[in-house]
Amino acid sequence: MGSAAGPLRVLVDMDGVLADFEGAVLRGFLSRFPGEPRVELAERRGFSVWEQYRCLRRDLADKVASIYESPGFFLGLDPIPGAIEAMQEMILMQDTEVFICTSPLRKYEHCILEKYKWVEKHLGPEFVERIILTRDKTIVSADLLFDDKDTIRGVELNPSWEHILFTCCHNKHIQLKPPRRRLLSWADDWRAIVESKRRKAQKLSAMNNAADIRKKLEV
Ligand SMILES: Nc1ccn([C@H]2C[C@H](O)[C@@H](COP(=O)(O)O)O2)c(=O)n1
Ligand SMILES: [Mg+2]
Repeated sequence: MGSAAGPLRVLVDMDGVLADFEGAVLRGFLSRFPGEPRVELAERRGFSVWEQYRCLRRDLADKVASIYESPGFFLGLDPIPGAIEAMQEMILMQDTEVFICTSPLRKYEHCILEKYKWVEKHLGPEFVERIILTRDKTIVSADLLFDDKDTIRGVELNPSWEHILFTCCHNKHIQLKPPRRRLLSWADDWRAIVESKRRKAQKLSAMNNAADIRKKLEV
């Protein structure tokens, strides 16, 4: 939307927002390494599951990575409750553009293809057209980004989107400084966030138009 009035553009992250990455990592770890210490979801802290397992015991980092780097891992993720319904509703909203914005693993062999297949399986081909794969979300232009990563950094220091932190086991303890906002789950009021952003963008656009007119009249 930006300064010119137009559709509201919403980016929705995949892992931790649409697809249950964390639940599948823990289940996979338990079944492949039953005797090893593990991090329960209630004990997860920080975005990187690799880092937390490494702190638990150095060699566990590679073991946990072997779970999410395995073929079939990303395709087998369960949808986060309410995510599919929310996306189907959001894409039908007037003056709203919805995209899935997700970062592939550095070891991308299975991850990329399986992310596409997951979207086709759970959301259908219409959403496959709307996948944005990037390691840097800051350069993608939009009004809103729903994402479970607490800090999103990249080459653009002032991304155009407002980051709405989607609550996940690894971020629920983080106290956000105002004006940052959270979405607790898809049962929370995501529609109110979308509509409040739309009103703000419309107001900004009207103010910019008025300033343009004033400038023209001054000349
Ligand atoms: N807690 C997490 C969640 C995701 N990842 C990995 C898995 C994906 O390749 C990538 C997804 O990032 P996103 O687009 O959801 O920001 O990061 C992880 O390591 N730990
Ligand atoms: Mg995520």
